[in-house]
Amino acid sequence: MSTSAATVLLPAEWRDFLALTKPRVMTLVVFTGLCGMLAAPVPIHPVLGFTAILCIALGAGAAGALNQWYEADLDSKMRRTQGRPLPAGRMDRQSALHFGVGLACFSLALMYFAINLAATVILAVSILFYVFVYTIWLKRRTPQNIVIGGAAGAFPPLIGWAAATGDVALLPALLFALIFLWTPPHFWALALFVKTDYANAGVPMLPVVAGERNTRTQIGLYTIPMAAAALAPWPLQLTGALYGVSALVLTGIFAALVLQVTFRSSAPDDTMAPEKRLFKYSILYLFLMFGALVADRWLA
Ligand code: HEM
Ligand SMILES: CC(C)=CCC/C(C)=C/CC/C(C)=C/COP(=O)(O)OP(=O)(O)O
Repeated sequence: MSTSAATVLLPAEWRDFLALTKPRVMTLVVFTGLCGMLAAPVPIHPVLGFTAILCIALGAGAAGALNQWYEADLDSKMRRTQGRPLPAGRMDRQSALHFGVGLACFSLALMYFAINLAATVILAVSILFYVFVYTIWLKRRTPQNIVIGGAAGAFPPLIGWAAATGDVALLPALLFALIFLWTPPHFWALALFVKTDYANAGVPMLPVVAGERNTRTQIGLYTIPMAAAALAPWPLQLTGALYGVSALVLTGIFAALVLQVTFRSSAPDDTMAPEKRLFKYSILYLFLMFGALVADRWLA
């Protein structure tokens, strides 16, 4: 449900619980899980498929809630996050904790009893990774937080694939690598234009700690292996030409936007238009890449 639809349809308290799940970010997480499932060679019964996707959505939502439970103090220091239920004082931390733990347990139990052990284990790893490795351990300590912790968001295609097949394979492993290597350009493009927010909150994001120049270089460097992971499935004969050509075009556009960000220096009053463009396109890019993967599997 979109935020505006939720505003109209849900009572205020429910809306706050929904906000704890970070619904907008999680749409892409769930979409990549769905596409991982639909790209698998083994068809899954629609009811089981729907259940598996529901489990990914609930598990990801639980992880988002536990992230907000832990970092209400940080969220209260950043303009972008001040309006969330905990920093705005509309919900107490205990409720967020109970909601997050309850939802995580429910999603894992449902995945285990309705689907299989492999999908349950990977879902558990991604929730634990986001909460403990990213949020609690790394986020406040190192600018490499999103490189390592970002792996949490790369698991959903593996979960979807494992739900259908009970196993993992090279193609979903490459999809994992694609999201894993996409996360630094995705996030650091944004961090370049919300740098002061992170600095005020004392979060050691790369532009704050290592400077803008270094961040621009890192965005360029991560894009090289990301492109390799994006393009590899076609030559490896894991997908057909529909995916291969789409990946070439979409990744070409990504690389062009990255080049604009990498080889530029901004003045203090800069509008950061290329960085904003790259951030927005990074989201569209993953939607289209995973859409192309499914189209290749089902239409070609
Ligand atoms: C540690 C890794 C990541 C970090 C730190 C990060 C951070 C962010 C931030 C701060 C925003 C902007 C504001 C917001 O809506 O909260 C954002 C937006 C977004 N991110 Fe990421 N992200 C990460 C990984 C991912 C992953 C793995 C996905 C999905 C596969 C994703 C999907 C999105 C989407 C769809 C939006 C747009 C949300 C909207 O329209 O409001 N992100 N990300
Ligand atoms: C299946 C499963 C459990 C998936 C987990 C999905 C996942 C880890 C997504 C990462 C995306 C995300 C919201 C990062 C922002 O974290 P942040 O805390 O830095 O952002 P904030 O500043 O907006 O709170």
